[in-house]
Amino acid sequence: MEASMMDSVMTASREFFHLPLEEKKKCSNLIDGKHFQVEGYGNDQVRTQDQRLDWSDRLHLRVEPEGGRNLAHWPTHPKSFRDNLHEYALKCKRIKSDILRAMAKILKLDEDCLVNQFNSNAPTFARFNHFPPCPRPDLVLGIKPHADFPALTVLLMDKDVAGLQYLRDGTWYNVPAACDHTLLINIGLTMEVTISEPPIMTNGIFRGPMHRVVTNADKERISVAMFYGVDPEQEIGPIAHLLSEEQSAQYRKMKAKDLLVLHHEHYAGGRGPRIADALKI
Ligand SMILES: O=C(O)CCC(=O)C(=O)O
Ligand SMILES: [Fe+2]
Repeated sequence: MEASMMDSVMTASREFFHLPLEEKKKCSNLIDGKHFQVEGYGNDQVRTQDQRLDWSDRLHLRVEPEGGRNLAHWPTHPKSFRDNLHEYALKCKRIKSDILRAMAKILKLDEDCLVNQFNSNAPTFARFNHFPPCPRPDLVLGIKPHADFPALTVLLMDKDVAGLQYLRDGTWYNVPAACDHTLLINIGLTMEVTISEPPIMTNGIFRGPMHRVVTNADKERISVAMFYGVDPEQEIGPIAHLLSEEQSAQYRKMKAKDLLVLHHEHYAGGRGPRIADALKI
């Protein structure tokens, strides 16, 4: 993808988050100021009194299927925002398909086997994250530890400010700022459950990794995640031709939408174990 495209998306995002609150609230994720909905501008859904909230503002938009876009939530300021997001989504979709084909190759599956898991109802969400400077970075996280739920994430990160960290063997590792216009690809839990089979799991390939975002006392940070999910009505579980007598299913089957409910319960509650672990047979 051209660096200029990534810069435009970042600039439009920054301009949006710098708008007065009243303007941003026109895209609010709260109906009548109180009922939370998935799309729109705002913060975490507050589910419990003792829930730990993230130090971030976000704008969450359904981008695909195109017919399912809810333009009421799409900013009209800056003026370039909508066109930019449309163009960016087209480019990311191509990248997503290329990655899925490469993954299928590694798994020795048909080239289009993973691409075909995404039917015309498969949702793509764009999440714009804004992490303002935080006076107590020692106390608050920008996003608490989680593994992305959808199958695949294409992440555009701030060029100047780092903050993303990945957990490996009990240690959090920093991801440097994306000064060279790289996109980061994340495997999500849906993909892990969809494609897992014992050799993959034991080798630790294609797991949805745990990550978090730390806050920064001096600088704001912005990131834009494109989340690729499968049709909520689709039953997900290990792909049949990855299984054999020696390689039995490691996860129980479940509709994507039911898995999402479980995931939200885990994530909002700040519970440690990854939801994929809870699904193990
Ligand atoms: O801000 C980042 O770099 C990561 C954001 C993230 O993990 C997410 O939106 O799920
Ligand atoms: Fe994430």
